[in-house]
Amino acid sequence: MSWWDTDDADDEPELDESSIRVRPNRKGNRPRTKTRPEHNDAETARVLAVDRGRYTVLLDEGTTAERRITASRASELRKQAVVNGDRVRVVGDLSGDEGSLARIVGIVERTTLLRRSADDTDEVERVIVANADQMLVVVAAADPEPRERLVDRYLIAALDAGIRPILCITKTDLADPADFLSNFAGLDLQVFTSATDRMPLTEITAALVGHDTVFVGHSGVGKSTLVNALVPSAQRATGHVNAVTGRGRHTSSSTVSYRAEGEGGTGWVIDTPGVRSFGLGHIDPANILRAFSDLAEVAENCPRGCTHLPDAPDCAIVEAVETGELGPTGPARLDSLQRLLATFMKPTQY
Ligand SMILES: Nc1nc2c(ncn2[C@@H]2O[C@H](COP(=O)(O)OP(=O)(O)OP(=O)(O)O)[C@@H](O)[C@H]2O)c(=O)[nH]1
Ligand SMILES: [Zn+2]
Repeated sequence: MSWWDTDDADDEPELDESSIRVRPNRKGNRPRTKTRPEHNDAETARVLAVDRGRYTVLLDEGTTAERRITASRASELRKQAVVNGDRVRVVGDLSGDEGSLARIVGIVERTTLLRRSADDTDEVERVIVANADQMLVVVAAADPEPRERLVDRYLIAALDAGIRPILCITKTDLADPADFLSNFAGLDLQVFTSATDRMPLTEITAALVGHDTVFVGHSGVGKSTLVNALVPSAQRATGHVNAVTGRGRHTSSSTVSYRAEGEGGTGWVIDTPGVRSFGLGHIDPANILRAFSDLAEVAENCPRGCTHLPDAPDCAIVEAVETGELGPTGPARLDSLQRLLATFMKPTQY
């Protein structure tokens, strides 16, 4: 359990992914495909949903032969987790006919892997979603109150995984998000604002087209409402609040992929109920700096082991901001970087 997340602990067992545990991969995010030669005839499919050992996968995506089939996982994959967004190699009955069952024999090399550890010091991590290239962080302007450190943690997890973060502030009919948003002014972050009767669906859909976007957010922020508006067929359950505790409850407990249709094409929405906490045990702070390419360049002149935090001696970034070398947005950029680094390095202070 995470140190800051005690009130959410009761929801943890509902996570479909909770049974999936993999060892940290020292070589980075890219496990290799392990398709055996005898599976030359295997076809590649996209994993849309995972439910107790049964995988819904999409074959021949985007063609007239496109179909959803059910598959199990071959024992040769051993403990390797197959997660939503994975591209897998499937063999066997690929007809998709009623009662048919195909077999997953390999996982195609992943481009990104969104992981979390159970808490900040835990070496064991959970794989959440594979191959997402964007993360839409959904946060409410009020009810529940937005917490910038929570958003920081989402951003860190995204940047570490090489996933582009996007922010959507919901419930702007209840509060003005300007103050909250000022925390992120120095980030190169696309921001949408949404209210019940003013949801920017065309704009968000345009950002989704051509991408695999994982949606994350704390319970009750209106994420399901947003997913349903973007993908009417999704029918995510909404608005369930536990009468006893008064807290939001997860009504749908597993990660599911939906196709959003826009003018210029389609995009995948990967909705993740329950992914509200990212323990950051596996994060490499160098990846956070790398996401600020302008600052990363300057940091090459930092002393070895520089933390780039306000108390770091002779930090080249701090100096460059002071001399104005990084331009008018320099201070905000540095502030954002330092916030993320501090959230990562000194989590117990928040
Ligand atoms: N005022 C206001 N309420 C909203 C807005 N969007 C959603 N809500 C309400 O907020 C509540 C929670 O919305 P959900 O979509 O269920 O939230 P969620 O983030 O999916 O929460 P879980 O299903 O618990 O994960 C519901 O009662 C919605 O009607 C909004 O823009 N403004
Ligand atoms: Zn530095």
